[in-house]
Amino acid sequence: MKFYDDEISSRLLIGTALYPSPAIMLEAIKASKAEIVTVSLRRESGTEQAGQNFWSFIKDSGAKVLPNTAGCKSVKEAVTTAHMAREIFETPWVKLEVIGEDDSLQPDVFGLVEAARILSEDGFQVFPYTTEDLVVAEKLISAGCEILMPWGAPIGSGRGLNNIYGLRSLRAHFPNIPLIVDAGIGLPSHAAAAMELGYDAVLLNTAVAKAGDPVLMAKAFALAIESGLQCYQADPIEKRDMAAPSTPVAGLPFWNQDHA
Ligand SMILES: CC(=O)[C@@H](O)[C@H](O)COP(=O)(O)O
Repeated sequence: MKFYDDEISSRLLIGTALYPSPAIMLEAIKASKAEIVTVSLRRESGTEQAGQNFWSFIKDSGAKVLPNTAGCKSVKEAVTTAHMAREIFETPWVKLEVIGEDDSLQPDVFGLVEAARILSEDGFQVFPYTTEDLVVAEKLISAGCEILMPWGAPIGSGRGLNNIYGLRSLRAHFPNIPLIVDAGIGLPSHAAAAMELGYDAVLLNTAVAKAGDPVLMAKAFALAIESGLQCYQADPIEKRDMAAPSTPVAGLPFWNQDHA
């Protein structure tokens, strides 16, 4: 699978915030088998982890860094943060978040499209955190995005896939665009469900970082994602309203007698 110019094999992208300690974070990243970690510049700048040390620590994890603009609420703030990220991490990748509302942390899709256009024209490879709205998706693609990251549910809510119908429609409309469910995942089964819908990958943070045992939870997610992917590749059966006997009755000894 390709994310812009890069060949990617792991279907799990993992966040680097909220862990009990940097050591547990590194162990959890390893256990998740994620190749890509996302780092929030704004969030980390306001914590004790800020500064060169934290950035080098992340670089040392060996994972590819997807800087993000988490917490940005305007186009200007998101664009400036993306530029800082490009300088620090020397990558054209940016996970673009433009938050429009405080209770749901819902993306401001108008600001998102505008920021995506500005950054794409400036050579960034944008991973937009969006809703499942098809029209917004079209506009993001026209703005230069080659990947979409619809939310599963509000960030940190752990609710899973709030709108399976919308996510399925998005998959059907954009069969050739890499789609990553981002945010709101609470359980490994939620991540498996996203992969079973044919999504290319899942990005999550809180469900692992805030678990009682983040390392064990990271392993559970790695297994669930693999299971969901294999399920999709195996072409699962369609749901039916009526029963369809799975045990054949013709040829059984009592069948003829009872039905003769
Ligand atoms: C880390 C990051 O990028 C978050 O903004 C992201 O959307 C993950 O959300 P959860 O913490 O709900 O998994």
